[in-house]
Amino acid sequence: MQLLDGKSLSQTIKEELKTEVDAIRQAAGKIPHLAAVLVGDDPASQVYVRNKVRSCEEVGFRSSLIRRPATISQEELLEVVETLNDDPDVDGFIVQLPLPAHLDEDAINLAISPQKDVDGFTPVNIGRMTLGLEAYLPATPNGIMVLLERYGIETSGKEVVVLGRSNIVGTPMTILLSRKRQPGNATVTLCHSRTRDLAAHCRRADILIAAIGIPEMVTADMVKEGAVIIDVGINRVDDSSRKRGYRLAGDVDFESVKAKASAITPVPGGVGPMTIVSLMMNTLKASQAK
Ligand SMILES: NC(=O)C1=CN([C@@H]2O[C@H](COP(=O)(O)OP(=O)(O)OC[C@H]3O[C@@H](n4cnc5c(N)ncnc54)[C@H](OP(=O)(O)O)[C@@H]3O)[C@@H](O)[C@H]2O)C=CC1
Ligand SMILES: Nc1nc(=O)c2c([nH]1)NC[C@@H]1CN(c3ccc(C(=O)N[C@@H](CCC(=O)O)C(=O)O)cc3)C=[N+]21
Repeated sequence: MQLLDGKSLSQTIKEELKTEVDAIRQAAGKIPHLAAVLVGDDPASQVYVRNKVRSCEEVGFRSSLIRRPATISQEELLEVVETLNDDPDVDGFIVQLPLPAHLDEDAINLAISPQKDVDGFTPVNIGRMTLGLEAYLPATPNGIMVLLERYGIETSGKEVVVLGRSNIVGTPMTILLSRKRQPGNATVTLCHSRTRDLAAHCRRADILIAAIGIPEMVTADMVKEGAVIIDVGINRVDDSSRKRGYRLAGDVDFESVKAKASAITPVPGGVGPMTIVSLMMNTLKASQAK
């Protein structure tokens, strides 16, 4: 069994990015600048945003964290987005999700300029990706594509089963994997909460990608011998033996599944760090686009 070490791969890619940024700086070019908008104080969102900002510093990007209280109005948040759209110093920005319930996520997303949409969530970028045009690709699915490619995992002609159909993970994952290029060319099945006999679909998968949000739902009996397992889930599970009071669990029961898998991502240290690196690759691209 091969451990697909997203953490170590992300370090390698960050070093590559740093070399590029150093070269840009020496040529007196423009240093990439990522801004992140964080609304409220959801603890998990704070961790992710902090990781993003720290990673930016590691590679020599500029980063800005824009914090607003959970009570911010829709109009005020739209103003923050407009200001970032218009700020020539900012190459790209993200609005961390989920937003508090009184805010309209779709309306906020639609207000983000596609040229600065380094999350790849806006209709223009999703449409361009679907048509196979240059686009800012969504960070998590693209991070998984990079992970598969760098580990030399063939996707062409493979049966891939994706669990979960969210706009930010499952759905774009199926589009990237089925594109007529490498990596891609897979035969993809998308499963969700209305899928009948999920386990039967999973057992057919050469590559199984779980993005559901239910801790350790994928068990060994659902996995084909020799399958590649990509675990996107990041779930906090109560654990009184930890000083934080919880541990992180994926959507895959790692301990039982690893015995059957030919390769598997851990949680933490798998897809999460690749998501961040992918966001940074988009930000570098945005800074070079002008
Ligand atoms: N590592 C990373 O970088 C990232 C990790 N995540 C993590 O990935 C997980 C998924 O997040 P996200 O994509 O936002 O998902 P959402 O919570 O938006 O959606 C969950 C999906 O899973 C489906 N689902 C729920 N229950 C079942 C079930 N019992 N059987 C089959 N399908 C089911 C839902 O189906 P339906 O559509 O029918 O409701 C839905 O499509 C979470 O743990 C999240 O924390 C998310 C983003 C990035
Ligand atoms: N606009 C927006 N863009 C996103 O890309 C986005 C978002 N909103 N909302 C939430 C999800 C989730 N997400 C993660 C990023 C990094 C880790 C990550 O770094 N995980 C570490 C561990 C983190 C920890 O210790 O909690 C790891 O897996 O090793 C996890 C999850 C990005 N998302």
